[in-house]
Amino acid sequence: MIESKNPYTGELIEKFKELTKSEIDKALDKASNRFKKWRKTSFKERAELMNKAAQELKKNKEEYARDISLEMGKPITQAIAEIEKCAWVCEYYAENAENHLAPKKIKTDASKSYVSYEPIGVVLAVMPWNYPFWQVFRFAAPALMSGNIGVLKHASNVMRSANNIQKVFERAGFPDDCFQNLVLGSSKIEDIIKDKRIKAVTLTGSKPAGAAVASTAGSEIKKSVLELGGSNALVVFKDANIEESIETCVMARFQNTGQSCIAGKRLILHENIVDEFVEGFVKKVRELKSGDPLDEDTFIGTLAREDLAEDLEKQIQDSVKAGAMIVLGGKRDKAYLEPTVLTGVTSEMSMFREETFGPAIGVTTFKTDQEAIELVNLSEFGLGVSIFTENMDFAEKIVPEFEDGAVFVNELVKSDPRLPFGGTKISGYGRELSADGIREFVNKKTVYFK
Ligand SMILES: O=CCCCC(=O)O
Repeated sequence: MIESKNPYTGELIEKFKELTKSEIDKALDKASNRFKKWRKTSFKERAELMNKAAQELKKNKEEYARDISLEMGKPITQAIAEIEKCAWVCEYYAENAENHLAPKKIKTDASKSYVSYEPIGVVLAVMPWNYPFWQVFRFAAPALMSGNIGVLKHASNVMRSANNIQKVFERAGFPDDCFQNLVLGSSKIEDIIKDKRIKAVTLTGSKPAGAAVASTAGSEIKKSVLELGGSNALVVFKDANIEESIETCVMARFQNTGQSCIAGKRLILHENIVDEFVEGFVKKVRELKSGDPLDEDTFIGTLAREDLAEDLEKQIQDSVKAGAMIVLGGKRDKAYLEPTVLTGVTSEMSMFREETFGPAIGVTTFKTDQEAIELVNLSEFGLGVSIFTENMDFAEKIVPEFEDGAVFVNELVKSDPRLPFGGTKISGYGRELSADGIREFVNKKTVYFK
């Protein structure tokens, strides 16, 4: 049985029976049969249904958000915002998929030559618990709009949300089996990827999970897209607007109780502004209200599981042993960890080197612009970086110096359906969202007429 437990109360929410081998077989059969019909539907038909999915999300956002909060401790207002963002991505692809996948004419010596973008079949999505709806919709909206079929293996601790996602598509009127949640533990993933009915796989999650999925997919010559962890830097140069950058950096680190791949995890400050910045930053973090995820004024919930809070506590303690100082927080109570700020963090410490998945941040200082760039690029992750400066010419000049998949100037790194999203280095490969995202799982067919 797969269990969903409330990390705030410790209570069991629901138990789910894992699919048997023959039930999985039936689900994959249904998915691949559905593909034969779904690929022939028009963009208009798909868009109508996708817009209905958006309406369903908006209409019942409180219902879906409540289950997210119960299952993984996300504060309810942030869970509602997550559902609204899912509606946005559905509307975005309903409106833009046809254009993104329109055949592209290319002038050659042929009488006519072009690239057509065609669906490939059933795509498996292996998804994490931190944004239980958003991570899935980010995949599902473009997948279904391109004519593909989706099957989901969600994280075990958010199985009710996983079932709810299937319900959204059913309530919107999508044909049966266009999108199915497979109630499964991780041990079954390998066989499913190898199954002939699965044509490709996308994973959002950790490096070990990504490596396992990608190597299985690779061994079967199936495409994969990986969106893995991050250790985004927040770099504040000495000419930055301090007040505004503090606001943004607090949100970058502490929203979703810090459990985001794109959260700002390393605060890298110019030595001239460090005292003023840290004082203002700590003051703002102290004001963040911790509490019951279902209370509307809660901003910091619990972590999704107690072991995750333990892991983060250990990273903090290891860094303290290595010479860092806790200037705020640091204490843990079961799955709750106080919002924590450490200073004196150096590039050898866990708080800098490793991904930290929760409400804690370390401050590192720099003297020169070159040193700041080097500190950012020292990370083996490469999802994104935020830089804070009032000098836009300088910002433009240093953008190419960063190795990450995204550079945001005076803004936190965030996903937007209109912009590609993805990383470099051990943060993964491939892109989600935008035209790039919908073109990941299509056959880019070259057509040539002599
Ligand atoms: O762990 C990744 C979270 C991504 C959140 C987003 O897309 O905004």
